Amino acid sequence: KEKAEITKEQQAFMKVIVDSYNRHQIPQDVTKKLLQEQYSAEENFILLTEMATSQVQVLVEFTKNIPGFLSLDHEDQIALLKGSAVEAMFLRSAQVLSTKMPNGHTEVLEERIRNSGISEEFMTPMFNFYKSIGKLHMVQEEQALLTAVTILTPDRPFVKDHPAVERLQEPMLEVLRKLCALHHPREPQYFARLLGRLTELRTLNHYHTEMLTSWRMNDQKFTPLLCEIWDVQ
Ligand SMILES: O=C(Nc1ccccc1F)[C@H](C1CCCCC1)n1c(-c2ccc(Cl)cc2)nc2cc(F)c(F)cc21
Repeated sequence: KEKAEITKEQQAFMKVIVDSYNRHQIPQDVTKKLLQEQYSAEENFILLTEMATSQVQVLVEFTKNIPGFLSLDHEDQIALLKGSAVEAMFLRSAQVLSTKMPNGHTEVLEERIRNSGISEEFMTPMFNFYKSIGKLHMVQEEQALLTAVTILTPDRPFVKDHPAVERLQEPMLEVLRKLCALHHPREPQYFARLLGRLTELRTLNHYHTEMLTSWRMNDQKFTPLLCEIWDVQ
């Protein structure tokens, strides 16, 4: 019994992460803009670089509030952020698309994204991921913790002190496991399915540089921060 209960300190721990997650989220203005009209490939690319740049900035703020993160080796902190920023963006995009919207809005949004300038070949893997996230009907706490678990992935490139990152990720996974049992009592495999999405997320990582360089326009411009994070230019 006690195994399933979320303890007082786990509640406090979770509250820090969920509050920080909610505070550091891009307002849904990207959906408002996309629902307004179909932009050109150039305009969409600029919107993407703006969204992605500000999302990295909020991701850094969110990560700084993860208990213990700032006591990690500084180079490992950078390696974790660099290694997870693209995944965090796709995870955030998936969560945005799976947000309950008025009738027909999600379909319009999907259409706008399909015609945004992304090469056809990336649509399927990207929307498959978005659909699989949508089907999970994650509650906010699960979204926040899943993002934190993604950031604290020990086996990112250039991370030196794996065990230190594992020590931070483990309590997150434990709270996430209990949350899943609490919010999805009739789906004992829910937690496992949730973690399985992180594997799918990594495959999107492979595509992301090509997705950007093959955007239906020539000479794409990136912000310095995105050049850092996106391995482009
Ligand atoms: O803004 C974006 N994502 C995003 C980034 C940071 C925080 C929040 C975000 F939603 C882009 C837009 C940009 C403008 C053109 C259309 C796609 N975006 C993607 C996306 C992201 C990256 C690549 Cl390489 C290809 C598509 N998938 C989306 C799904 C959605 F439901 C959504 F609302 C926007 C989405």
